[in-house]
Amino acid sequence: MSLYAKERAVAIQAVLQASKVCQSVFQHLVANETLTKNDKSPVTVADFSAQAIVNTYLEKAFPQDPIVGEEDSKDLRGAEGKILREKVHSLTNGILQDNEKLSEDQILQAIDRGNYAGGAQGRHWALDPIDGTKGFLRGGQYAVCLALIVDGVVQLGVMGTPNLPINASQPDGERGSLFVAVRGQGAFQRPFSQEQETKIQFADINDTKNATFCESVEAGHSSHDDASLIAKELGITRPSIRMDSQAKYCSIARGDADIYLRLPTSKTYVEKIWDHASGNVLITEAGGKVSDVNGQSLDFSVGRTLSKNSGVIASNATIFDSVLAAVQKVLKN
Ligand SMILES: Nc1ncnc2c1ncn2[C@@H]1O[C@H](COP(=O)(O)OS(=O)(=O)O)[C@@H](OP(=O)(O)O)[C@H]1O
Ligand SMILES: [Mg+2]
Ligand SMILES: [Mg+2]
Ligand SMILES: [Mg+2]
Repeated sequence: MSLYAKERAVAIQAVLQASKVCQSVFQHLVANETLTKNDKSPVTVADFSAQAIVNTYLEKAFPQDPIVGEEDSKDLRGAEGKILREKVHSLTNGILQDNEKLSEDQILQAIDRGNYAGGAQGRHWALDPIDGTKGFLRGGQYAVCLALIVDGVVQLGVMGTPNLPINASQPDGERGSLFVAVRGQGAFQRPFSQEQETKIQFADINDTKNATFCESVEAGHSSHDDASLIAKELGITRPSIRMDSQAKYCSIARGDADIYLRLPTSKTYVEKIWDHASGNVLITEAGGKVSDVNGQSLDFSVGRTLSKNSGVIASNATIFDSVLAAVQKVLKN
C-alpha cells in the first residue's frame, strides 16, 4: 500500500461529501442565510456544514489527528445562533447516510475540532470548508480544501471544485472535479461523478510572453495593479483570468493557465495555512514551483498562519525564476 493511502481515501470521501453539501446549500440559498464575520468576509451555512462533515469523517478515521479549520461554532451557539444552528443541522444530515446522522451538539463539537493551533511537530490537517466564500455566493468558483501537514510539510492535498468544468475546453460541459496530490506520487483529477483519476500537469511553456496568469476576483485579496505591471514585465499580452478561490491552483496545475499571483495588498494581512496548503502540494506534484514574493518556500510549520511569508506565486518550474524576478522588480519599485 502506498504512503498515505488511507489518508488519501478518507480525504477524498470527506471533501466529496462536503462539496455536495455546498451544492445543496447553494440550491436552497437565500440572501439572509449569510452572516458577516468580523473580518468582513461572508460565512454561510455551507461553510459550517462542510467543516462539520469533513471533521466528522476525519475524527472517525484518525481520532488522534488535530485539525486547523477556518471556522468555529461561536455564531451557532445560544439563542442567537438557534436559526442558523437548525439550518446547519438539517442540511448536514441531509447529506449524511442514516448511520452517520449528527445531533446539533455533535455538529458544534465537530466544527470546533478545527481549533488546533498548528505547528512544526507531528501531523495535523488544515481545512478550508469553503475557500472563496464570495465566489460561492456569486455562483462562481469555490473550493473545499483539505491538506495533511506532517512535521510542518504538506504531504497530501485534496480539493473539491463543484463549479469548475471538468474540461476547461468545454466550459458548458460537466462541472465538479476533485484534485488530489500526495507528495512524491503525482497530481490527479477526477470528476465528482466517477472514481477514475487522470494525471495532470502544467502546460509546457518556455517563454513567459505566451503565458496566462490567474489572480483573485477581489482586488482586496491580491493587487490587480501590481499584477498588470508584472504581466507587462513578462511580455504577457493575454488578459488575466480572474477566478475566486484555490480553484486557481487547480487551473494552473492542469494547464488551463500558467501563473498564480497573490500579491500583498497590505503590510498587515497574514495568509492562512488553509488558503494555500492543498494548493502547495498540488502545484509541486504537477511540475510547478511555488514560493512567496521573496522567493521563500511557504512555511506551514509556524501555526495557523503563514507568518513567515508574504504573498504567493506559483508557475511551471520552467518559467518560475523569470516570474519571481519580475515580481521582485515590480514590488521593489
Ligand atoms: N486582505 C486579504 N488578502 C489576502 N487574502 C485575503 C484577504 N482577506 C481575506 N482573504 C482570504 O482570501 C480567500 C479567498 O481567496 P481568493 O482571494 O483567491 O478568492 S476571492 O477572489 O477573494 O474570492 C479567503 O478565503 P475564504 O474566507 O475561505 O473565502 C480569505 O481567507
Ligand atoms: Mg473566510
Ligand atoms: Mg479561504
Ligand atoms: Mg473559507
